[in-house]
Amino acid sequence: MEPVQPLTPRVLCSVLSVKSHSCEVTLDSGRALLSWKEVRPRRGRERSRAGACLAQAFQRVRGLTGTLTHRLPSAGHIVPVSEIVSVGEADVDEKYYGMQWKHMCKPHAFTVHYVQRMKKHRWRCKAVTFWCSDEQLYCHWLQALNDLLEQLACRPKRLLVYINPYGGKKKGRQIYEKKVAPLFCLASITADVIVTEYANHARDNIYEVNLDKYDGIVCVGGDGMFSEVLHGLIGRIQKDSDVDHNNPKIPLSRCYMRIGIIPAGSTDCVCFATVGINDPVTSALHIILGDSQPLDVSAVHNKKTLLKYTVSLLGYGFYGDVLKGSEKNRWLGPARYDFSGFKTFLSHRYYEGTVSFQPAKWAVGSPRDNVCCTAGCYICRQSSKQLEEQQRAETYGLQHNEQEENWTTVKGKFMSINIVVMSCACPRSPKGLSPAAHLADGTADLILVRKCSRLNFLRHLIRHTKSNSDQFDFPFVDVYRIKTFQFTPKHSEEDDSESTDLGNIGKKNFAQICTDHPTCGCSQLNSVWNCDGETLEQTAIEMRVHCQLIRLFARGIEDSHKEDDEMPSRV
Ligand SMILES: Nc1ncnc2c1ncn2[C@@H]1O[C@H](COP(=O)(O)OP(=O)(O)OP(=O)(O)O)[C@@H](O)[C@H]1O
Ligand SMILES: CCCCCCCCCCCCC/C=C/[C@@H](O)[C@H](CO)NC(C)=O
Ligand SMILES: [Ca+2]
Repeated sequence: MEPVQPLTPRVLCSVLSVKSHSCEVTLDSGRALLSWKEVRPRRGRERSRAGACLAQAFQRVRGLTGTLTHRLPSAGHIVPVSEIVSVGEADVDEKYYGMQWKHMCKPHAFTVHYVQRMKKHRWRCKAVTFWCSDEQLYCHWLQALNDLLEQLACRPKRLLVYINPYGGKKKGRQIYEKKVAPLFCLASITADVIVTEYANHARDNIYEVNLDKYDGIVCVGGDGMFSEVLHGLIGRIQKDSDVDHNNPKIPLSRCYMRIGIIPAGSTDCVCFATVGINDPVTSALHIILGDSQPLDVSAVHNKKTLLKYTVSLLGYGFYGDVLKGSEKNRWLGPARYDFSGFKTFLSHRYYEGTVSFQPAKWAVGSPRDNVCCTAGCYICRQSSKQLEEQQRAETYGLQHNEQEENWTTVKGKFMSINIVVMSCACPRSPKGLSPAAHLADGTADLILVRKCSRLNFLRHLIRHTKSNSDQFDFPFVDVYRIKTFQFTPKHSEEDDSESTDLGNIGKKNFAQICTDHPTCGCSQLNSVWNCDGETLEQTAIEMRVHCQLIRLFARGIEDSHKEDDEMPSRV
């Protein structure tokens, strides 16, 4: 083996072996890049015979996550240090190294585990083992790599993990133990794990635990489980900082502790829309690398009482009814939404009410500009900056306080009213309910689908479950980028309870036959709100977006240029 060549004090370069190949391996500390490239690649028979023999022996040497699978193209590899999961001493099995290394004493080897991008935003943990005969050189490499990893302050070391054993296909516990825990262990992350015993266990627990002990909270489950953790964390932070969250106008305290989502639910919309895929290993790797994605949160109030926070869908009409119907069929697992979706579609109900909202005037983008939110999103950065400036100007009296101004009101009959803080992309709707909505711009998109024929509604629905057509391009659909929203149903809750008191109508909100629409059998005056997969008791609500209130272990959707089966990081 050649000795270390100190090109500059910040670049380490040696010829090390990878499988049977001699490689020039470079660690550029300044640019934080590790690269390796085969030197003098052999050709033809010579390569294949010798290579096959050595490769076989090397493949028996096990890394921490299994047999070594890394291919060695002559083009070489480059891995940012920030995407290295861990570096450790490789297990050198004397029985197998003898053949390749017979001309020298016991070899030394270290394995680098790193992130490799696959297609459709999926990440995998790959391993490559570097061999050398010189112990000092080996120690030097190990030390240099680990020193660089130590400097990555954003990486979590201690996590609090909540597992919902009943979410989705009820595989949360298995997913965590088999796919996630081994990766956390590889990355030297310690985790305190709580398997929830009842709904809201995680939420309540977050109010009690000493959060200072942790660098983040992880939830294993679906959107409902995430919502629990979200409520626990936001609630706890407001309590600790003495903020009255029941006041709909008060600015909330931001939560800097990140939340990680290991998808194990039915829709997994929050995970999908912030990572690009609902894959537990990919999410675990984003947590390990210490990614951080700010996220807008909307607070939903009724008469000065906080009802819920929402980060994905606040939906009335179609999605409210889908949720309500699906709850009766929880036993169907994720298929409950399709079943209920189909039934809800057949019932073809619409609901009357008044929608009021304030447009987000500072926002840089618009819901129909086709500019999707991506990792490091420019629109999110610009919009949040402009919002901050506007708020500062209002605070110092330089600008008129807009809180009570510029309301737009729409009164009518709606098939569906959807307010989304993010795109709401999920496997069932790959681009989401509003494909150009942004994760952290301080706005929500309001989608109003007015009363229309069954066929037209079907066309709209089909478009939003397909990835390449504009679901807003209908005369009965309007979409707005907003900051606040209010809804008053035509038949208010008070009216309903009066009717109920009269004793002649029956259940609240299911009062009389719809006079406008007698043939549809529509017997429901009000729908319910679907708030991130939970139904709300009240129909009269107000909502306000809080810009970047929380942070996730995610980075937004990366631009994917290649759709290969595997996308190795080649030089
Ligand atoms: N141990 C438990 N027993 C019963 N319910 C629980 C338990 N732990 C959590 N929950 C509740 O289960 C509900 C649903 O869970 P989760 O979101 O994980 O799955 P899902 O509803 O199938 O998926 P999605 O929300 O993505 O559609 C959540 O609202 C959560 O509060
Ligand atoms: C004609 C049949 C139409 C079937 C429609 C099926 C459902 C499509 C799912 C798209 C929903 C995206 C928004 C996500 C909302 C989540 O917050 C919530 C909780 O997980 N999920 C649902 C389905 O309400
Ligand atoms: Ca937003």
